[in-house]
Amino acid sequence: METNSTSGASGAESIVVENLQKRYGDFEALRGISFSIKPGEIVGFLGPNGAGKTTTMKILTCFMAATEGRARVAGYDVHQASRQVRERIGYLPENVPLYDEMLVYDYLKFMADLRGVAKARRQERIQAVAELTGLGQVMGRPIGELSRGYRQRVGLAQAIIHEPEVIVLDEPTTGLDPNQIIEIRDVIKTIGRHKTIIFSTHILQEVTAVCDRIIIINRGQIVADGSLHELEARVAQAEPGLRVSFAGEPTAALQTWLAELPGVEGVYAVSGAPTMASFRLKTRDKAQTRRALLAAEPPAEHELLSLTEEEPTLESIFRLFTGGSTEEGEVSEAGESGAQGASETEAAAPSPVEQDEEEEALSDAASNVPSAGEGAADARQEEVSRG
Ligand SMILES: Nc1ncnc2c1ncn2[C@@H]1O[C@H](COP(=O)(O)OP(=O)(O)OP(=O)(O)O)[C@@H](O)[C@H]1O
Repeated sequence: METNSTSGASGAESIVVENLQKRYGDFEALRGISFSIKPGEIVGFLGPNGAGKTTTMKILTCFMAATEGRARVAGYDVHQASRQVRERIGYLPENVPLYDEMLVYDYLKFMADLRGVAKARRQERIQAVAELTGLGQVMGRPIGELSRGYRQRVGLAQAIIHEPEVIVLDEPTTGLDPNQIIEIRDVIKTIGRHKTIIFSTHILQEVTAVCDRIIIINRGQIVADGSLHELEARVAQAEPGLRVSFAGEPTAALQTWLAELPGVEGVYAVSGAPTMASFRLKTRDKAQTRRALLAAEPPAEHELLSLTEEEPTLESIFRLFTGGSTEEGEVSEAGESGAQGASETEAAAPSPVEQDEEEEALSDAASNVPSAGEGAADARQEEVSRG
């Protein structure tokens, strides 16, 4: 039975999820999630491995039933009106099943048929999606001969062949090289001009490159929902920080001196030039710590070179909303290797001096993948002179 006969195009929400729960045996993969997405929004569904992203997407696309709760797509209940939902939704699964021996053109024709595109419109639709996804050159090639980037374009093309209002993409850039990632992001942005898109990722940078909004899921629960700007503001409030650099090699004396400044709650060594000692300071009160830093005399030979106010990074956003428990490689700035490029050196530091590996991994990884969002990690330079 249909709960609402209107489609998302009329201005209603494109996706409405209410208290959705999913249990696999005794395991609760989704623990009552709720959110809604408006027509035309591009939403990044962000979370670490096992958070529940694929489970949510499978329920939205009628591949799996929820244990409790409701979901509506384009006004139709996924459980009660699955045919109507499937007609209005396009899905790119994490591992899209493609037939290697089929020509790209034949595959798209086959998928158009499967999705109920009227015979008279098939040719026009194949041409339109080929153009949109940049497949023109490879329409006569067997899918098995295509690069991973082109295979993903084929996956996107099949997801939109029937002109769905809502598009669900499960980790669409996983396994692609940096150039392919940028190309696929561009295709997603182009498609998103006229469609509602929800796509999952554990690549933090993806969300700034493509999304209007971010929903963060962790252990089956929604832990944050807002624009990047809103989430950054919340992090800035929760994790105020400064970055300082001094002349000379980092020493225990310098770190102890920093740790004892008013307001300071943590000192994190950050690698830099060999003749420079750089630290991130976690502070209860940025203004108080900054004043103290400028007024006090650092240990001998450690002239203060710069004092920088830290902007929240995507990593810090994720850390805040998922309880700080990112595992190595689990959530990365620029792909699977993102958490492995830490460049700071282990400092022999007195408590509470700590390392901030994620921070450095982020800037390393970010330099590999040019994209929007790099500015999020940039700090506002406030050069200070101690002359
Ligand atoms: N068929 C299943 N049977 C039992 N447990 C499952 C099944 N499918 C998923 N799970 C578990 O449910 C949780 C959520 O899985 P899901 O695939 O939705 O997470 P995800 O956020 O998409 O992760 P990833 O980023 O690794 O794809 C995980 O702990 C997973 O092991």
